[in-house]
Amino acid sequence: MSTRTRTGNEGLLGSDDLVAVLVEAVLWTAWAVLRTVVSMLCAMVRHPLLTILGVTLAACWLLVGWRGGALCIAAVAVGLGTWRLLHPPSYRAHVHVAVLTLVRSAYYRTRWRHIAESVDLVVYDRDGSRHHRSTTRGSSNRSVQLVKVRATSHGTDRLLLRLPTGLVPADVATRCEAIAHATGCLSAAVRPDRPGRCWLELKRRDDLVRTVSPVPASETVELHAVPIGRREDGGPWLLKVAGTHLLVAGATGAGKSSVLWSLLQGVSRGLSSGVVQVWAVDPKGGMELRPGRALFTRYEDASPEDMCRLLEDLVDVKDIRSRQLADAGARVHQPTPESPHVIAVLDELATLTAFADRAVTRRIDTALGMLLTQGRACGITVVAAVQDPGKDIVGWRDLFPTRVAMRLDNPLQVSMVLGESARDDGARADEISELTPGVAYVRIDGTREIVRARAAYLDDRDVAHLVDDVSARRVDQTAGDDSARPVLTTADLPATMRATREGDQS
Ligand SMILES: Nc1ncnc2c1ncn2[C@@H]1O[C@H](COP(=O)(O)OP(=O)(O)OP(=O)(O)O)[C@@H](O)[C@H]1O
Repeated sequence: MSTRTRTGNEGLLGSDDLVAVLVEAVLWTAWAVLRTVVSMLCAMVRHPLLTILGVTLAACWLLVGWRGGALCIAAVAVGLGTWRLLHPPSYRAHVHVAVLTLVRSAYYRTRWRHIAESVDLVVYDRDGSRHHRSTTRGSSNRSVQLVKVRATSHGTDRLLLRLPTGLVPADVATRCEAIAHATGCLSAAVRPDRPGRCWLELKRRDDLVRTVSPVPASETVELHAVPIGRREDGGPWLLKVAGTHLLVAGATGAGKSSVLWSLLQGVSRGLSSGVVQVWAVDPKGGMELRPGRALFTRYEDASPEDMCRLLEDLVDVKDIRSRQLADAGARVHQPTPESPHVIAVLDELATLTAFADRAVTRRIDTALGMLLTQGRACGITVVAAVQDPGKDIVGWRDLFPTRVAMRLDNPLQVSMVLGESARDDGARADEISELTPGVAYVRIDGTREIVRARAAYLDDRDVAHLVDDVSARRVDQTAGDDSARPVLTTADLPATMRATREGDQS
């Protein structure tokens, strides 16, 4: 008679019945073989290139012997070397990443279970004991499991994790720092996937430590996606300009001006054709924007009164446009040289009202409020830089749909700029190094996803070149085509309106 009793979790292997033990052993072996075959087939489908290479090599070896194999290896090496020389991007995307994925996959798969347990990504029993594969086979789904590993060419490994009941992506996010240390990575962040799963992104290398060169101006200006730098994932940082207002927040020296100059570079063809105009205000006395004065249709950096007038003139443009849109039954402004898209650049928003007297401050508040609440549909975008996103601009902050968080002083400021959960979603703008000006966190348009990016840097020579280029193209175009000249200039339209407004006020 058996001296042992079986529990539900022990399975047949815990039994004293020899036949049952043998049956279960055979079943488990068959199951393991099946799983191995299926995962090999999946790997072959996922990496067709490596599969073809492997099969060709094996065939040569079998058919021609070791000389055939060696010849095949040499041919493959020469082929890959040539590919790498002739077209590095496609080589990186198809070969380098595939090999990296295989290597990293093996590394993470052997270490993941230990890491998950060490950083406590485990669901506990009510009595406090852990559930995971090593305690009982029946509860194997209670620790966070590694589903898939993807290496990338930009130094980030992506791990798809399956969460056991009781854990949510936020739990993994709280362990990110520990996971980064355990895997020897610079940092880790969690990205959403479908319910029950999440992506863990482990950064092994930071491509944004190097300064990003100015993005060459493209012939057509796409105001919904102006390239201004490079994203951490290697893609271009595209900024939406039409139909939004942009707030760029960053401590002094964070590189806010590189976002502004890169934006100007990105719309430069629009500036020369007259489809885009920039009205600029530099409350810091012209220190930042004056070198680009020739780019701007309107520019003020002297007195608060002048800057206020510029904003009020823009409100007048808005009023005219909204009447025109209403008459035409249209809801959104379409930029043309006759009615260009206007970008109002305000460097250091808080300083704008800091030195103005009460009456002017009130007028600035009113004008800015009108532009921010009604300007978007009329083809007006306000782009404002600010050092402190705190109380000085609290009334305006929420009126900027697009916000960029550069290096900030504390986590509270990160929440002020990108929203409550932004820091948990990976926006660690308060941890950006002073050695990497231009680095920023920004939300991907229309999603909750946050990306890290670096604005391109235009030095004084680049700025001078930009100004010369736009001026030269403007001259060429106005010489050849009168309709290309911007119609909405300082000289005519706003002056008459100012007179009307002053009459109204008196
Ligand atoms: N994108 C960038 N890449 C590399 N270096 C940059 C970048 N942006 C700025 N820098 C460097 O950092 C310095 C400070 O940048 P910048 O003047 O743009 O900061 P800021 O945020 O505008 O500061 P402030 O609010 O004090 O004007 C620049 O002089 C430049 O040398």
